[in-house]
Amino acid sequence: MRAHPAGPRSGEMHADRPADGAPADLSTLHPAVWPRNATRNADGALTLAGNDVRDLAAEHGTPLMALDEADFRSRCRDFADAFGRADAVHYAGKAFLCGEVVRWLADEGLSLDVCTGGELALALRAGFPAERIALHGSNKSAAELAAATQAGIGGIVVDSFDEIGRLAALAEERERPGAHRHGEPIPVLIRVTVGVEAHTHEFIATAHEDQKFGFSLSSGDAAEAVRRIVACGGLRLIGLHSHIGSQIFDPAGFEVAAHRVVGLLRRVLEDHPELTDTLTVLDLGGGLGIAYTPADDPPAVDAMAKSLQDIVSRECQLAGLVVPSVVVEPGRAIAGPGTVTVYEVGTIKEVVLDGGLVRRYVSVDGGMSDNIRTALYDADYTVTLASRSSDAPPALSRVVGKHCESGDIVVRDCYLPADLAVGDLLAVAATGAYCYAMASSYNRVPRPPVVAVADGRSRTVLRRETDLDLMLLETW
Ligand SMILES: Cc1ncc(COP(=O)(O)O)c(C=O)c1O
Ligand SMILES: N[C@@H](CCCC[NH3+])C(=O)O
Repeated sequence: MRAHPAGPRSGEMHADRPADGAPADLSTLHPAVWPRNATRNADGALTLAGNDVRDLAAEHGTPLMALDEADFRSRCRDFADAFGRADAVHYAGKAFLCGEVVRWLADEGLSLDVCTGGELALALRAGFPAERIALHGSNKSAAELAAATQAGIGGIVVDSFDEIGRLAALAEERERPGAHRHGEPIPVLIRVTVGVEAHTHEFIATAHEDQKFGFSLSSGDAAEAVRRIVACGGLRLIGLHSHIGSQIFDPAGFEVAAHRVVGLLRRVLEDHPELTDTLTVLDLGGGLGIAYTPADDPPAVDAMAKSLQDIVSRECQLAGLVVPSVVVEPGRAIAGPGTVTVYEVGTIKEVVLDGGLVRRYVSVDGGMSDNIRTALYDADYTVTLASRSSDAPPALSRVVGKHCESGDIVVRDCYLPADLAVGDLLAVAATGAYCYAMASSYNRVPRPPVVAVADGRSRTVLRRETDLDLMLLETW
């Protein structure tokens, strides 16, 4: 994910000799990278929604993930305003989900995209309205489909012919007299692979042909999926869906995707004019990128929304179609920027490399178990000394975790003050999306707590995992 490398790639220089590219002031909090309510106080300590990180660390321990509630909610509103309707915005729960966040989303009037039975179960348990939930997934089990259809969710985004078969069987069961939701058709969308090469990391691009998601447009599979769904009386085709990938900055990929999906919509409505009143949703997926470092410059939500809506209107006008309702599924752009991970420095080691060069390894009390993204995608993050100010010169450093793995890197190359010491707190920005959600207990390191911060108060919304939690599955 190093589309925008920040500074030199490796620390191959003396740790105490600042290199070109070191920021002039290490304490600056770039507003695009840090939560909307992050500042420094008179001591130079980082405060998050009015909470000094030293107090957060004292109360909740480290590592901890501080989630700025107002930041999260304000990004929900940005999307709702930009798209003109909150329920057209389906928050992608895979980015980060817990009961509290589900309630915030419900409050804000957003819809919710879940991609497994587990995410669905949490959303329903937390009281999210079923009709505002859509279920994704490339291999939904019969049990997941049954749970979703019984709950009466708003839509199932179909991903394979096997799944159409499973849904047809569920629809047939509904035909039986006395069946739950007797006679109600199951609302479905079709996930279309539009053949766009999104400019992002290979593992998170999802619309090129050679991958597992969706029905290929070019091979005719998407059109065949339409035929099979229409032929099954118990399924109602309500929309077409495309998701081209994640952490995308360039709207051009969405433009091509929208063009191709509208083309399919036109062909489907020509062949099946009876769908005109029901096939009304065009879901363009998620993928809007965020700033992990000051070098990242993602488009603003309102600009992206306008360009998506203009594209769809133009394409529909050209195709002579009524403009469908445009739905989007942002995950990272809502959850990502508002969370900061706070670690305590445990060891600092200077390693002499070939040629006498030195690399400074700063080891923290978490690592790849709470943030796998650096190891998995070569992701870049911004880190700062959070517990105090420092006038020391910048030293090129590498922040690493405590796991038994040399790839356990949190921030590969960064500048930290040369007087950084054991016991200092470091804060890593923009860890709200796909960090906790992809966390593990590797090496039996318990997952950190997630602490909601707002108006000078903090509240645990997910408690820290304990050694005992990690033993609960034992049968001894
Ligand atoms: C179908 C679908 N929708 C939405 C998202 C959310 O993407 P992002 O978090 O990049 O907005 C994803 C993840 O890439 C996805 O697979
Ligand atoms: N997990 C990825 C995003 C993939 C989203 C799911 N399709 C990330 O951390 O960037």
